[in-house]
Amino acid sequence: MATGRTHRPATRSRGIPEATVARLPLYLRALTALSERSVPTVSSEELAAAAGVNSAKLRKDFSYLGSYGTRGVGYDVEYLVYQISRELGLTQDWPVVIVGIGNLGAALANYGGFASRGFRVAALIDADPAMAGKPVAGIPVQHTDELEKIIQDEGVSIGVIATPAGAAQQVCERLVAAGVTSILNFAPTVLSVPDGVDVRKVDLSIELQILAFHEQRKAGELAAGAVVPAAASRQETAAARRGAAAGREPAADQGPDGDVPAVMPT
Ligand SMILES: NC(=O)c1ccc[n+]([C@@H]2O[C@H](COP(=O)([O-])OP(=O)(O)OC[C@H]3O[C@@H](n4cnc5c(N)ncnc54)[C@H](O)[C@@H]3O)[C@@H](O)[C@H]2O)c1
Repeated sequence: MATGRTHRPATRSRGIPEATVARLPLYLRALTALSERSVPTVSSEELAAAAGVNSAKLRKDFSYLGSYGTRGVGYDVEYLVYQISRELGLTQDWPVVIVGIGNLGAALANYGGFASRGFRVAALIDADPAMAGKPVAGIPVQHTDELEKIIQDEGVSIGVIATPAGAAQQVCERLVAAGVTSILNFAPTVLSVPDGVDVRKVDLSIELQILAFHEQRKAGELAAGAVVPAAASRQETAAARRGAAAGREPAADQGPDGDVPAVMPT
C-alpha cells in the first residue's frame, strides 16, 4: 500500500536488506495472530502462507535475524514475535504527531492499533484556530504555531501528514526542521526531504486503481471466453493477482522502494 522513499542504502548497516525489513511487519502481524490463539510453534510454510510471502524468502529473511527454526518443529512463535519487534524497534515507545486533524487525521487519532504497537499519539496539530483545544480521541488539538515546541518537548521523530496536498510540503519542512526524521504521508503529493529522512506514502486510491486494472482484465478474460483449466491453476492465478495487487512478493533484487504493503496495522 505504501511506496517508501528512503534515503538509505538498499542494505542496512547491520546487513538486513530493506526488502526484508519491509516484510517483517507482515510476519509480525501473522505471528501476533498466532500468539493470540496461543499457538506455540509454526512452520515456515504455514507462516509464509499467513503472511502472504514465499516460504523460501521467509527462511532467508529470518536467517538475517539469526532465526533458523527447529527441523520438524518450526519456529517458536513468542520468541519470533520478540525478535522481530526488537529488530523493528517496537520494544520502545515511539511518540508520533499527526498534522491535519480533518476526516482522516481524526480517524487515525481514534485508531487504537497504534498504541498497542508502541506508537503513542503524542499530539494532534491543525492549522485551523477554531480546532485548537477541541478534543479528538481524548487529545486536545493544538495549533500549528506550537508545532516546533511540541516536537522538541515530546522528542518526536515520527510525523504523520494528513493535510490537504497543497500544505503537505510546507508541513513536512517544518517537521523536519524541528527534528522529525520519519514521515508517513497520506497527502496525495510527493514530498521532497533531505538525506536521512524516511518518507512512506499511503495512497488508498492507488490501491483501488490497481484493483480496477485487475477487474478490467478479468472482465476482458471472461468476455474472450478464457478458461483456466484446473482448480489449482485458478487458485494460483487468483493468489498471484492478489499478491500483485497487494504489492507482495517483490522481486529478490527489489530495493527499499520495493512494492511492498504499507507498514500499516489493520
Ligand atoms: N492516503 C489515502 O489513502 C488518503 C485517504 C483519504 C484522504 N487522503 C488525503 O488526506 C488528506 C486529508 O484528507 P481529509 O479528508 O481528512 O481532509 P480534511 O479537509 O477533512 O482535513 C484536512 C485538515 O488539515 C488541516 N490543515 C490544512 N492546512 C494545514 C496546515 N498547513 N497545517 C496543519 N493542518 C492543516 C485542515 O484545517 C483540516 O482540519 C488529504 O490530502 C486527502 O487527499 C488520503
